[in-house]
Amino acid sequence: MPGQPRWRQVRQVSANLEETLGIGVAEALCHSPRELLGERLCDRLQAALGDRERLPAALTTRIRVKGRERHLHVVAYRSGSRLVVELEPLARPDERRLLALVNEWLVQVGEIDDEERLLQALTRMVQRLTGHERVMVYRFDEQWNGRVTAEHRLPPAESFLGHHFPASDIPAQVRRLYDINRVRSIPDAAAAPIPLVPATDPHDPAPLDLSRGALRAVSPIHQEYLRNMGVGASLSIAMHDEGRLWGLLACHGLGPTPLSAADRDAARALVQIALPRLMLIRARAEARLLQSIHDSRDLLAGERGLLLDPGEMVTRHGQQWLDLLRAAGVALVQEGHVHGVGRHPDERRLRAMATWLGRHQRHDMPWATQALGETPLAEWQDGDLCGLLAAPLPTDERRPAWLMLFRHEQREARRWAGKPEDVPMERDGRLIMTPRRSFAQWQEEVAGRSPAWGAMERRAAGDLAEDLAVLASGHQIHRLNVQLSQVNEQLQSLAFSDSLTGSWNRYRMEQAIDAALNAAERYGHPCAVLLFDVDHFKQFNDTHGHEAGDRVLVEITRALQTTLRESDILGRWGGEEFMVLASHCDGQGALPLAERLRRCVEGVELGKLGRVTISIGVAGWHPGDTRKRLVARADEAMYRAKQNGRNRVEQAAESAAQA
Ligand SMILES: Nc1nc2c(ncn2[C@@H]2O[C@H](COP(=O)(O)OP(=O)(O)OP(=O)(O)O)[C@@H](O)[C@H]2O)c(=O)[nH]1
Repeated sequence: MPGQPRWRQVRQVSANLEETLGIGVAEALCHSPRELLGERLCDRLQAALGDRERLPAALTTRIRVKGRERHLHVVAYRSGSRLVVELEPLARPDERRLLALVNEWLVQVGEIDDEERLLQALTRMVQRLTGHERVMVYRFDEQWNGRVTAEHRLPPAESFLGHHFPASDIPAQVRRLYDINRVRSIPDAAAAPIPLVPATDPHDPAPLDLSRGALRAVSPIHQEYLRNMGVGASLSIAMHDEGRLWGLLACHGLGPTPLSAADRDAARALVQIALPRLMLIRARAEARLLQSIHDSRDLLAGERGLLLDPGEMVTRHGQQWLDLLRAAGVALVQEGHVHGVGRHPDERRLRAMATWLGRHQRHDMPWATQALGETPLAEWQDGDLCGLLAAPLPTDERRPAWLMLFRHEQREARRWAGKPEDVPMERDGRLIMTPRRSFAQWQEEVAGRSPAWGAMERRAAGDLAEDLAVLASGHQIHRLNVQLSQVNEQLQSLAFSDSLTGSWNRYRMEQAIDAALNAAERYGHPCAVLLFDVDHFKQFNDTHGHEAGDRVLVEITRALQTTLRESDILGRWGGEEFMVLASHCDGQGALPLAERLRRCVEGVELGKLGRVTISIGVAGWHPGDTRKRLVARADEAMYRAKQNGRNRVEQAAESAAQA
């Protein structure tokens, strides 16, 4: 055909062509495709294929074979420079039945909210459709070992539910095939292969790649594998999650199980309908976990203002994190301090683990293991706590802190579908593949492993650690502030207090008098100063010694402090001279206070030293007073008290106000 060189010549046909087309092999090879298949079918196929390089085109047609009308399922796909056309006899499909089944499934799927139930229902539905004795969902783990997670079967097929299959059962090249062609149907595993005639394309010696098609023989290895498993027919449909193969829907027939192309397509449709629902169920479960983690993080953020230390945060919220992340214990190791909740190793081990993690692991992402015993941290494993998820707190690079979550061991009796004994064998110096012979159930005890940490759980732990780091830095700033203000307070008290008696010093008293005078001028609040001096103190010192004199000053200060109101301030004015600044009272009003002070000192018992007395001068504020004037009046009054016999109170004369 002009412009369509690939449709010009029939190069190879399958040896059983006559059964389908009623034309012998030799005759077929003499015809062009258009002569062999008819103009109409070729036009339709060509239109269906269009420019598609990879995808097969499929359609159904009717042809007359030896006078009888026959339905055919026709698939065409490109394979290198050639075009492959598959012709499959099609028993009149019971379209109503298939449609009803697919519809029923569509309704059912929408009502299922649980992964296990969905997969279980899928196996039941496919079994109803195809009639295979055993329909399973087979799921890959990270090492490509498979496990049967759902199954529906008819006796006498034995159950494979929960069985593990070694990765070598579905090797990489087979898994790649599932990316090219999602469905693999083997209606009769024991059927002899039907050869192509001629065996090689005379114009192109490269082997013909039939990967995209449905009609192809089973490799002898796979044939033997199926036979060893007691399987007479199989149908496998790939299940992908965002382009990655995560499992298979696998159907086993105990004997040959013919399956029409329509049933095959319907089975694929059932799987395709289930997949988005499955992903939705999973996404919802992950979203629920994330939401709970976010709620917990919000809670933490809300408590930032409390300036709690991260250790306290762990104590307050740890139990909640354990529930969310299905862990037995949590511990925060920070600057050598350990705070934990639940079951976790002791402090020594935790510190050792944190040191190892700090030295050998990245500080920007969580590190996790199911089996501590298989890691360099083995020596610090505590009992059956073999699962560790450790998230670094992005704080100090040199001394990273770690949030560690622990899980208990989960012992598992792993049932293998036979012993995974078939490692690749060498024959004549070449690696060859051999099918497994043993499918007798074989049990392996899996110990020293905890349930795996999911990607979402790792992320959640990382988020929590980040929040704790923010809290830690906030808390550290707060702690530094507290320390600074303590130092400031100490400095202030050093600057403002008298080192012997602890009362305010003269500098502080002068400030206080100035403030009181300001308040008096501005608001009319009166104030008064009481200046007093220990009587005959020189003599006391001379008699008992200077140290005893010091003790007396301390004792009378202590005694006076207890008799003063909070608003009255006692300070040392100098030497053995003291002052009380009384707020909110005038000179007259301060007299009873002065008398109380005098009696107080007089009453202080000094043991062998006897007693001492004081003479007090009282001066009240007058409008326009300066500190100097006020104190001078008090001093003058005190002088009079001395003059008038000591151990007494004198009030300043009015005239002194003008001094
Ligand atoms: N132990 C001790 N004595 C002090 C201190 N400050 C001042 N003095 C003594 O207090 C005495 C004050 O003596 P004077 O000013 O002569 O007065 P006085 O002996 O108290 O007699 P009158 O004030 O007139 O009753 C001196 O001997 C000072 O050395 C102090 O901090 N400790």
